[in-house]
Amino acid sequence: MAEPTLNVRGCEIYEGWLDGDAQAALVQDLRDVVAQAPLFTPRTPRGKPMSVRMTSAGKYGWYSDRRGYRYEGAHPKGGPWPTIPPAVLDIWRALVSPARMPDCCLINYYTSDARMGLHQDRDEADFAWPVLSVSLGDDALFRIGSDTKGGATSSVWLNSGDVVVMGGAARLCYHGIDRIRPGTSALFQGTGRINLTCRVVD
Ligand SMILES: O=C(O)CCC(=O)C(=O)O
Ligand SMILES: [Fe+2]
Repeated sequence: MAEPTLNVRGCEIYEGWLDGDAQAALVQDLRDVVAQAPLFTPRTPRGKPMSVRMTSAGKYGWYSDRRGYRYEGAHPKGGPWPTIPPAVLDIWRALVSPARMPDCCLINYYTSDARMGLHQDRDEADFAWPVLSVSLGDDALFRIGSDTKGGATSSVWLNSGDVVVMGGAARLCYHGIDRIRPGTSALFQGTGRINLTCRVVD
């Protein structure tokens, strides 16, 4: 098994896990996913639009609106979610487990001023499975706390090609993206960041 290059509050970070060619190939796979399942702007349960746009691949997609956070079997416009790109499953096999594939690959798209507040990923049935996160495009300031709200946090810049595994005691850690640094990656034309998170849902 590969060893993480960094460990921040139990989150294992594999810096530069994907080389430039692998990143570019993955972006093309994701363009195909987004063509079938367009990005949308979710609303928080309080009705506020999130600053990220998102879509999903897999059996389930993550969704949020006035009714709360949850997984849905269909895209909000109807129809099943596209399949998870094989290259994403390869990362999961290498860094999490070949025994069980994720049910959801959530795709978050950050423009220059998008962010994501501190939260726990806790809409899944079994927290024994880690969440695997892949960063593509502009650098992002990732903040990691403990599993208790309001505790101390640490921050680390995630770069294109980095992969994070949040498992074990870090599975329920509070985490978020404070900001991205626009124009720090040449992976896409213009600015932006894509984050993929793979989850076992049920
Ligand atoms: O963009 C990131 O790196 C984190 C995304 C995240 O925490 C989530 O989608 O739950
Ligand atoms: Fe999260």
